[in-house]
Amino acid sequence: MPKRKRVDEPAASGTIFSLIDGSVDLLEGLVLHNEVISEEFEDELIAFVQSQCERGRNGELKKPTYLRASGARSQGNQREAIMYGGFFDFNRARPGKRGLVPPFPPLLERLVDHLVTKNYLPSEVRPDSCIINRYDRGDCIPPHVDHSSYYRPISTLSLLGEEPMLVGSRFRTVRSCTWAPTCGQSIPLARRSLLVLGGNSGNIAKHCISSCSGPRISITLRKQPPPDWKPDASELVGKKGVQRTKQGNDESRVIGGVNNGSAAFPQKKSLSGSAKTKKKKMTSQVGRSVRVSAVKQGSSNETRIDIGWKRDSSDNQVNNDKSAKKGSGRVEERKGKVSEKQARRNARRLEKRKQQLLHRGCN
Ligand SMILES: O=C(O)CCC(=O)C(=O)O
Ligand SMILES: [Fe+2]
Repeated sequence: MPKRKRVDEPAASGTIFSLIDGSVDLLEGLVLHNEVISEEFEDELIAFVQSQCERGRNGELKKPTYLRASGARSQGNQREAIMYGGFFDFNRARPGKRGLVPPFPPLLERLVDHLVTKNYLPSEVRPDSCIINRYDRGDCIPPHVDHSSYYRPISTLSLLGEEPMLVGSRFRTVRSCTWAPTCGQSIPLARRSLLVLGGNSGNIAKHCISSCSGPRISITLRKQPPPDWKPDASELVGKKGVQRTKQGNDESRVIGGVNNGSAAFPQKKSLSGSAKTKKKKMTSQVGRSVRVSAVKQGSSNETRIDIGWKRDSSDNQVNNDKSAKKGSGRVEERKGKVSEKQARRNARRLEKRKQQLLHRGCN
């Protein structure tokens, strides 16, 4: 009898996206596959995650395996995370020592087998580490690029709830835990969908999930760097090997030039005496403090255009007050003149700012 030829699964197709920023397609390498697992398998995975989180909350899982965002800088974000296979050191925002977290449980091995056999993931980049994120309503994960030492593609399976993931190069902070892309795209992650981030989408673009509308679970799968991998010298700058942005918007730790917000479990850090005095000073000078924060936001890649407008109007107010004090009889007239001049200056600033933003925006 002739041997039957093995028929390989056809390569999974999925939906692709494109977003040109300058000469770069930020979404090159991104593929979204829907319905990659059955509803029954989803139920099994959800039950597993819920039970593990319960154990984590009860202190039954060893420390780095189960984590929950807490402290002032987590801004109400209570996301829980469980790690298997490889430890991701959130404090240093890079892969940590091997052997600190348990290996994949059989259920996760089964999931990976399924994703590889069905060609959703390439067998040569078979994931051996996993972070499960459990979000409740209001929880988020800020814009970040996953650490460059992990092989690409990385992938995320969504369960329980549907939320959009923002993928792009620039985001504006709308409020705590909520971002809007100024150069990016919102990708709806349906239940049982697998988002694959390879190429530019995994290496250059950042991704984030804004404040969730309800509970959601994600299983992020990655292949770890080789066992002898060591952080690059550039990642060891500073006392603890971590360089932080001064006012760090909660997770923007800058490491070796990579803004890796996977450092998503910021720890409470109380202000020093001088920092407290500085903060007091800044809050009493409303206009100035806003200006400072706008610059810092900009440097961490988040353009706060709305604050720019506020800054201008408060500057205006300060100048008006000054002129009113100086004046001795012609206060109103002078005030009017200054306002006009100031208004023209503000208009010019506004126009300049708009132009800058246009140039920074996606094509
Ligand atoms: O929840 C998600 O879908 C994203 C998780 C993620 O980006 C991460 O763990 O690095
Ligand atoms: Fe990520």
